[in-house]
Amino acid sequence: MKITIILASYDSGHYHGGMGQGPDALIAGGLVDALTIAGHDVAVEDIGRVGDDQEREIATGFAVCNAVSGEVRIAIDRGRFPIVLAGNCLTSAGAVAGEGADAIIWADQHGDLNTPETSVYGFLDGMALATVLGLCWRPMASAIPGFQPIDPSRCVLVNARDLDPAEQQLLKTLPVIRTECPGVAQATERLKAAGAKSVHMHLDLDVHDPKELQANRYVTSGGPSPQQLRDAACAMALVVPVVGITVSAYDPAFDAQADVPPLVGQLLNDLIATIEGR
Ligand SMILES: NC(=[NH2+])NCCC[C@H](N)C(=O)O
Repeated sequence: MKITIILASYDSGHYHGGMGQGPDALIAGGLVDALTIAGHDVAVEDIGRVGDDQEREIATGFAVCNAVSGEVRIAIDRGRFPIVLAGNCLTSAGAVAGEGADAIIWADQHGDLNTPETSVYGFLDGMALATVLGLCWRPMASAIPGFQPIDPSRCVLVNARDLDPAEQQLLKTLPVIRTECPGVAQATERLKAAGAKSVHMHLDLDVHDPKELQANRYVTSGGPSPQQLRDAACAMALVVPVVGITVSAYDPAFDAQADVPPLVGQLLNDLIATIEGR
């Protein structure tokens, strides 16, 4: 398959810091080789530095989304499959916009369903899925080229287990489909029944069981092993059409042995083989 890997090496006001180091570390860890050896034609694009500094963190977060949307659109127009490597989860709002996706699979230990009204720390990434679903930051999100909010009934939340009280409340009122990795078959059927035609797959690496893979500073017990996530992601991609992928939230400072890049390579190779084989 022709693939474009899009690097968005940004984390909450900093380029190439914290989880903003993840994309570089995945590339340095051999991700392009892993995909190339599997027979794929891989191009890499870097959105570089858009927006500027920490004081304008919210504006920069959305500027990153605008740039990612543009790169994703270009990749798709060239007949290439977009894979976004991102520090922040909000970046998926840009990917969704560029793809024109009408559904989302969100695998994450968090819900990312806070809004500026409910967020305890004002952490933008904790509002990422809420933004994608059109529940907050609407003027900013609407300015991302191609952005259309995704209907919550076409959202599958996988293995979210660290939920703030306001997120738990919100989830009681939304038709979001919740599942754990072993239950994805049923959840995917529901997504299909909800009319999902083009699905973005958001994989926050902290969804994993931290005993098996620690992606960043967030550690909440439970969650899938890398193989369980791989199997679940492929099982979903077999049933609904996946049009793009984000891999986010890898902070190599928590991965002393550099165990994560080869696992991401395996995950993406299996997923792409599934998407190609559909
Ligand atoms: N994408 C993430 N890292 N999300 C973490 C969110 C943590 C917490 N629920 C918050 O909203 O602040």
